[in-house]
Amino acid sequence: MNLRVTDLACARGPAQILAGVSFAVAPGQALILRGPNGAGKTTLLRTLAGLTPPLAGTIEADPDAIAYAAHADGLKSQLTVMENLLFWAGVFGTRDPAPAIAAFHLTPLLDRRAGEMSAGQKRRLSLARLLVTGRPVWCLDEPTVSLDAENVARFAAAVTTHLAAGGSAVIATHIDLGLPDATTLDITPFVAKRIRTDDPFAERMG
Ligand SMILES: Nc1ncnc2c1ncn2[C@@H]1O[C@H](COP(=O)(O)OP(=O)(O)OP(=O)(O)O)[C@@H](O)[C@H]1O
Repeated sequence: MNLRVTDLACARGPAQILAGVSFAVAPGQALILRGPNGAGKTTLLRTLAGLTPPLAGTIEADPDAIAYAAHADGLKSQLTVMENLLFWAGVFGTRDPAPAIAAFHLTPLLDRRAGEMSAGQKRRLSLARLLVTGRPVWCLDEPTVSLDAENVARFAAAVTTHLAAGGSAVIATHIDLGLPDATTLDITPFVAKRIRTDDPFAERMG
């Protein structure tokens, strides 16, 4: 297994959001997270990425196995596309950025500052970072936002290549990515019942 989650409880701010989440993701497997707005997909991914400690339960993965791509692109806006890629290559261990550049068709943009790109171009660079990390478990939060159809297809191809190499992915998405062998986890049954009533973000799930 690349990732095993057992009886996980997750919080966001003062509120418990999820309880009793269990799943495993094997090498070569993609797990699609489903659930309505506010159910807790981002909260679960943030917990998997180590940004928020679990309230209970366990997350088993090799150290430094997880690469997280959040809603925000996380780019260095003053650096060019190439400089961003080389920065990440340095941080994560000097992976050749060429496959990432090819996968997301970034060659025409290599000298462009990240801060001067369109939303979809920024998203392509943000997703290219995943390849540069060399990490086996991709945790992705709405990765296709801002992408046109051609680049959604490029993203799906990059995930397929990653899976074929023994990687895995946990992806929160509202669209069909066309990954035929992906399994789906609807997190709605795991929404915690005891959401704080004074939490202004809380939206009861029925
Ligand atoms: N910073 C925060 N502090 C407290 N609660 C928050 C915070 N951000 C989000 N929440 C709440 O946590 C719950 C889960 O939100 P989360 O973003 O994980 O849902 P989601 O399934 O990813 O939704 P979406 O499909 O809209 O992206 C929601 O009730 C939301 O209002």
